[in-house]
Amino acid sequence: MAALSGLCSSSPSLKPTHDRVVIPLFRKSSLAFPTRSNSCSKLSVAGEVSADLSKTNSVGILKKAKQGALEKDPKALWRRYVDWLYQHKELGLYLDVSRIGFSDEFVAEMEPRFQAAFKAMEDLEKGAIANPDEGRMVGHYWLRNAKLAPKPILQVQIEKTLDAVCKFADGVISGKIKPPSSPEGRFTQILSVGIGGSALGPQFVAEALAPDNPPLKIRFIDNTDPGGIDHQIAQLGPELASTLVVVISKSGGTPETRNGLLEVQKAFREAGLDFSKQGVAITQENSLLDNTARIEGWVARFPMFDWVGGRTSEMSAVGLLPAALQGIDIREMLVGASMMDNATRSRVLKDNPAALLALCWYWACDGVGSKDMVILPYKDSLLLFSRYLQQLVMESLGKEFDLDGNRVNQGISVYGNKGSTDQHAYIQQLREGVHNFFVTFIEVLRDRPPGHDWELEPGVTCGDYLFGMLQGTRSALYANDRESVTVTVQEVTPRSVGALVALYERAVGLYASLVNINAYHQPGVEAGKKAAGEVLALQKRVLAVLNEASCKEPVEPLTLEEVAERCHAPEDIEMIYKIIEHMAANDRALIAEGDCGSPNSLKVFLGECNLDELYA
Ligand SMILES: O=P(O)(O)OC[C@H]1O[C@H](O)[C@H](O)[C@@H](O)[C@@H]1O
Repeated sequence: MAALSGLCSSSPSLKPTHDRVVIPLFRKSSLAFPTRSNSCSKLSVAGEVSADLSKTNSVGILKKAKQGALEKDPKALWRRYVDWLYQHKELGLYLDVSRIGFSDEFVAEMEPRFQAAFKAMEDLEKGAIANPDEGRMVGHYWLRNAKLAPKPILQVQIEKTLDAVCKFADGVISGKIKPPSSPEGRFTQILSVGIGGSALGPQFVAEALAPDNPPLKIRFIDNTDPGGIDHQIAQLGPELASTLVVVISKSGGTPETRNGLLEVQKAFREAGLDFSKQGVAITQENSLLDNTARIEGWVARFPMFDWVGGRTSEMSAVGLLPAALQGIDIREMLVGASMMDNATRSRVLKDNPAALLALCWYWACDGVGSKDMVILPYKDSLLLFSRYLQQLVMESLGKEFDLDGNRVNQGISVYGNKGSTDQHAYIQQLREGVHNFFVTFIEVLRDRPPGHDWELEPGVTCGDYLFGMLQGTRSALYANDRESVTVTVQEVTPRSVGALVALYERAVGLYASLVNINAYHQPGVEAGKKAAGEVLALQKRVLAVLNEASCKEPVEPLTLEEVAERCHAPEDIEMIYKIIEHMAANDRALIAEGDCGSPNSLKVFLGECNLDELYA
């Protein structure tokens, strides 16, 4: 006789740079622009593109248009670069789409679709029910310019919340709002509990913008992994007494977040601390979380609005409160986002960076997600941008049906970490292996704050290497017909991060219109949640059946088939096996005879009989 868990486990010199002359990059107005016909000539298939793109799936057309090789002539490529370079002067942001091979004909064919997408976006911003399945408005753009909100009450809610966030963060940082029993006499740590859209934005922004010595350091519990939760709590140690726990959940009922909260509350109890004096909730009014926080009298509650989706909530209290508590200038984030919003409202494709991105995605992915989007920021602090975009893009675009109910199985896969690190990991495959992706390089021009740089070899700094790696990889990929987009910002600042978030939010919205899908719901996520609930319900039945057999005299060990039968779930025998395997690995008083490598040989019973449960 052996516990199943046992059977299953086998195995230079400093050189200040502040006196450099700053040369503005590529001012479009100061350059004479060549015509586009030359630069795209190899791609053009004039006359062959005839179908009505606004009504048909254009993959066939795209295939024809893409038959030509990418432009390789350096002069023509330079003209293409200059011709298509987008610059946002005030933000210091550039978008280079020259290494995506779309033709002028393709752009012309897409124009009506873009005009329709711009119109849909305008309607959305005016308060249309842009998320028809859920009957919801989509209002994340109002968060950075409350005057755009379609109703005065919404404007008031946005402004009030922003003021409340700033006031609360100031109060915490200044020590006016403090924990009851911390030796420091102020909050020193934030423990953010949330998942998906209630974690990814705050995580990305913390990594990108938190100062080296923030007033409060942040940690995240973004899963229902007991090991991960224990690790975060253990790392806090005695500082739990000075930890502000920010529980974030739009719905207020997400199981992983609820579990995280219960685990943290248990840690507080065990440390003799009063959780309510250190807990903050960000959630929709009257959600389970909101009611819990209100009844238990938590330190503060901030609203999440019905018309803001989780994955576009970075500029709501969800993203702003954690950022403000770390000393990040959230008003600057909002300014950056708002400036980008203004730019991406343009109905002129070439002047609209979000539309240009959507155009590139459509071209590169044949409008059906045939290629993956690899995000490569060459800046450590932007490491989490790809993870953030993964949800934004994939949860928004990954849809089974279009708005007319046709099965389309849309989406674009997103992955990536950072350069040049990834050059030593998977760029080999990108350069030479399966050609199933396009790259987005994120370039940050400023390497270090002024006056801190030095040349580690004559004429070359550490940052020059990073720059060289980016440019080299971009060229090497293109030489092998791998397309790329490059987004360039001057520095990673609250303003540029706000702008990047807004750029991608809009690009996703426009692209969704191009492929005629609802970007603002996530029906597929429910299937997994429902199935998880069913597994847990089955586990309870398995336990009841085993308990009954284990209360017999003598104890009656059961085969998996017998357990499944008594659970009235013969079709779930595999899941029952997995449940037993998991419980046995976790000291759940479950004993198995036989070899778990041959499930049919197993006989299972509980180490103790629970009579209370038996007669309950
Ligand atoms: O904020 P919450 O309601 O807890 O939701 C957290 C996340 O849960 C989900 O499963 C959704 O697919 C995400 O879009 C959401 O961001």
